[in-house]
Amino acid sequence: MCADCVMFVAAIGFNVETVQYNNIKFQVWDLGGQTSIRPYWRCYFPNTQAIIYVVDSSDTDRLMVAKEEFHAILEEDELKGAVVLIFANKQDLPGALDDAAVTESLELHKIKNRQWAIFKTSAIKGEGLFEGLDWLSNTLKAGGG
Ligand SMILES: Nc1nc2c(ncn2[C@@H]2O[C@H](COP(=O)(O)OP(=O)(O)OP(=O)(O)O)[C@@H](O)[C@H]2O)c(=O)[nH]1
Repeated sequence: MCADCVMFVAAIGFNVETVQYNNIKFQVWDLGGQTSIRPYWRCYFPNTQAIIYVVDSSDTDRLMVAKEEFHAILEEDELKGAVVLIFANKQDLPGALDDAAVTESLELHKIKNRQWAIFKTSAIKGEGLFEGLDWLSNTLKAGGG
């Protein structure tokens, strides 16, 4: 780990939780999305089997930024083998883009050589989350990631 990462992880770090689902024990890091902490995402790239990318489907302006950041991390060598689950979140809000529109906005069709899926979710209502985690656990069990 580089010196900056050692300092960041020791001083601030991101929240980590262990979640057991479908006989798989997930160790999940919640990497905050603020601009100032995005450079530290890379501290968590090694040994990552899956990325869960959560976007606010109602915030069309920030979806542009989300697209850029998303494709930048997919370029990372250390994340080459990781499968990707996208949550098009905040579906409960008026004007939220559906999964097809978020797929367009994030240009998901550009993803190559990687298993990925997108699900509409509302974290607040608890909708769509298990469908996404089912896909993820099945994909990992089948050898993805
Ligand atoms: N309406 C609605 N609000 C949501 C949903 N999911 C999260 N929120 C709200 O969005 C705000 C941000 O949620 P966070 O969970 O802090 O988002 P985050 O992406 O972890 O934030 P950072 O880590 O700072 O990037 C909070 O006020 C949440 O209650 C959802 O599905 N629907």
